[in-house]
Amino acid sequence: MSLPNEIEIRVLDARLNDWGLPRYQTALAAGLDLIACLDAPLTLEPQAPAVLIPSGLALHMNAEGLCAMVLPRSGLGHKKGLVLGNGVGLIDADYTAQLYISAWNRNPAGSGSALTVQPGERIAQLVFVPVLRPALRVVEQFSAGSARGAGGFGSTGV
Ligand SMILES: O=c1ccn([C@H]2C[C@H](O)[C@@H](COP(=O)(O)OP(=O)(O)OP(=O)(O)O)O2)c(=O)[nH]1
Repeated sequence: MSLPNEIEIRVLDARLNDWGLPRYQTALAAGLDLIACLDAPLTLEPQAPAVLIPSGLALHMNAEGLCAMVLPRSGLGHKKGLVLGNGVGLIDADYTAQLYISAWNRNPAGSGSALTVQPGERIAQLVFVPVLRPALRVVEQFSAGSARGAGGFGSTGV
């Protein structure tokens, strides 16, 4: 199956029509910004448990070999400390329910760096990514070929 160049989305929260549907911000931007569909400002205390924020959107990739990833926005993550509670969000091609953003304030506990997310704020980004889904074949020994064997976690130096 070839990868689609168009994907169906459903707007589950009509406020997105005013706040702005996800769009590529520049000609070559890879990510589509996701908006916090909140009813009121949400304050995240440093290191407090992550909060699931509705995106107001559902999408249906409906294609083998495709997924989407929810990533932090660089500026928010680096400068303010607003990142994702799940590191990266993986959206499966057959998932059609509302997409959620796990928002987490990574600032040190006790730093006083509480973050407030405003309704309609762009808090994360969505990137479509092609994926391979090879079958797994169980073997006793790996077949000959270039093999690294042991060595990892900084074995070549850090
Ligand atoms: O940041 C995220 C991550 C996931 N999802 C949705 C889409 C995804 O397809 C589904 C399941 O995600 P995943 O497979 O990563 O979660 P899981 O914890 O393994 O749950 P499941 O058993 O439902 O697969 O949840 C989101 O809305 N936002």
